Amino acid sequence: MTERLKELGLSIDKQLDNAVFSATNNDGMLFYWIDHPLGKALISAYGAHIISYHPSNQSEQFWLSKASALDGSAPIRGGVPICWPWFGNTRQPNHGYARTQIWKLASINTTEENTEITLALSDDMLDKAEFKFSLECKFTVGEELQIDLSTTNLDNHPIELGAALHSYFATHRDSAKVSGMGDSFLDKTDDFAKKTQTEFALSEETDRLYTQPNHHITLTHGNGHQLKLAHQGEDTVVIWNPGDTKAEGIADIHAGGAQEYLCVEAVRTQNPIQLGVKETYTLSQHLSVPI
Ligand SMILES: O=P(O)(O)OC[C@H]1O[C@@H](O)[C@H](O)[C@@H](O)[C@@H]1O
Repeated sequence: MTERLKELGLSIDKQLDNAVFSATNNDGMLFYWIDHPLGKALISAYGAHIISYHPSNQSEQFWLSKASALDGSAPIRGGVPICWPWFGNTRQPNHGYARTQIWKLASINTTEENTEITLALSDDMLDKAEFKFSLECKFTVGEELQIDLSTTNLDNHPIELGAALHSYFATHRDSAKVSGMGDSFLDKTDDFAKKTQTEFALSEETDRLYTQPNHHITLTHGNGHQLKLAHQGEDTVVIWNPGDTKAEGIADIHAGGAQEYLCVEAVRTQNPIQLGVKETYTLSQHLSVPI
């Protein structure tokens, strides 16, 4: 692990509990390193953004661009960006503002099975929020990984929002296969034309909103190993990779980087979340890596 911290220019500041350490880089950005016997993870306070996870003795599950900003000047390219309170570019900034805020540590709890670490964002941490809210992201790190993003409406009127866990999974893109998304999708590369396809391999630009997703999805790598995903609270699964030509124009994807990942995103966007006063909504993604 310490290799990974070194690569990213991080040094450990403090031990926070049995398995959790805080670390900073030269730009003063804060990270949480989870060193549980069953699983390892690295989470940035900027965006509550997990950038690394692997079960012990298994390989890294997330892709992180070598050209990604890690200084708070732009969203991190890789890991799991949190898109909130909207998904996509229906408003600006693209994918909302939660991924460019510094979240605060809310709680940590380590047991023999896992470490739960929760980061929080609230309206009083922003310059100007449209409504009063509490937003928490709980990461449960062990042999498996669970990410739970929970929004509570603290305002005195109903609110409406969207959200996504925009995960970048490390894989050899051109030999990866994804199954279980349902067969109906809107093709963003073709003006959101409605199309049907059950399973596919990837080589060129792919930007698809699967509108009737199964809650269980399998990413099969070229070597036959699998990553199992389970979603809750989503109404769409987005499969995204810019393809090589478009990636050349994306400054924070390193050369050849687009071939090393595939985004499989748990998204709530078709039917915005309607939250009554004091109500809570949770969007979740769960990863397991069968041996
Ligand atoms: O560059 P960003 O803002 O992180 O967005 C990346 C991609 O995110 C995906 O979810 C969208 O479907 C793509 O259209 C978009 O390009």
